[in-house]
Amino acid sequence: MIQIVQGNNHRLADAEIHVVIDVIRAFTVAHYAFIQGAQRIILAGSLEEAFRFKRDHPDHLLAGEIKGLPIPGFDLDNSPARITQANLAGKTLIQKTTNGVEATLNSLNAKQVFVTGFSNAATTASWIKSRIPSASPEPRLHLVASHPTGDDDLACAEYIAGILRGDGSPTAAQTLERIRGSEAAAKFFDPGQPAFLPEDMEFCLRERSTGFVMKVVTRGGIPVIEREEVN
Ligand SMILES: O=C(O)[C@H](CS(=O)(=O)O)OP(=O)(O)O
Ligand SMILES: [Mg+2]
Repeated sequence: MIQIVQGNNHRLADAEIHVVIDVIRAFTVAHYAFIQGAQRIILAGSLEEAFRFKRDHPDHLLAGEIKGLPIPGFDLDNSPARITQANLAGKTLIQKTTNGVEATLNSLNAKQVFVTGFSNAATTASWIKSRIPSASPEPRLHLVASHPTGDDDLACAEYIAGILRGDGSPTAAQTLERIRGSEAAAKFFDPGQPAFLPEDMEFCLRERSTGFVMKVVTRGGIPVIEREEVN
């Protein structure tokens, strides 16, 4: 059974698989951080926790946003375009964002937890589908669209559901149109809001086949995103 849930502050029934979706922009950023060589991404539930991790590990990089804007004292913001300019080889990031990170921290009660934006959605969906044995009873699977009201993550959740079901509906093109038209996307197309880079949308709207999924595991009580190779 596939169920789509919208929001970042939920309580989900236990499940086999949770996929938490944040297209604009947290898990597009995470995807590009791994492409840039990051080793892992710690998920922080509060600013205090993020700064405490950094104090204990000064070589880690703080990344995230509040209301979409950079956080004073952080090393990186929530821009995928800027992440592609950073050399993150072997680095650990500490991520704190409004929707994606928050939704993931409220979705840890599944046997397997994945995160994705649109850029890695097809890879993630195909990987999950390939690992569900056809003979086994259908697993309970929650797709969490982390933006509480906007259509970007919901469109991507429906796209993933279509791949999992095998009917391919909605298509990638239909999904991209909805993401472009979503509430979260509008500020990136508004010249009156120069803090939001239009290039970010190019990264959020582009599918990249990079041969890995992003899996959330708990290490020493700390939720961490790690890359898992699929090829
Ligand atoms: O910075 C972002 O893209 C968002 C905040 S907003 O919805 O764009 O204001 O945070 P995220 O957790 O990446 O959805
Ligand atoms: Mg978002």
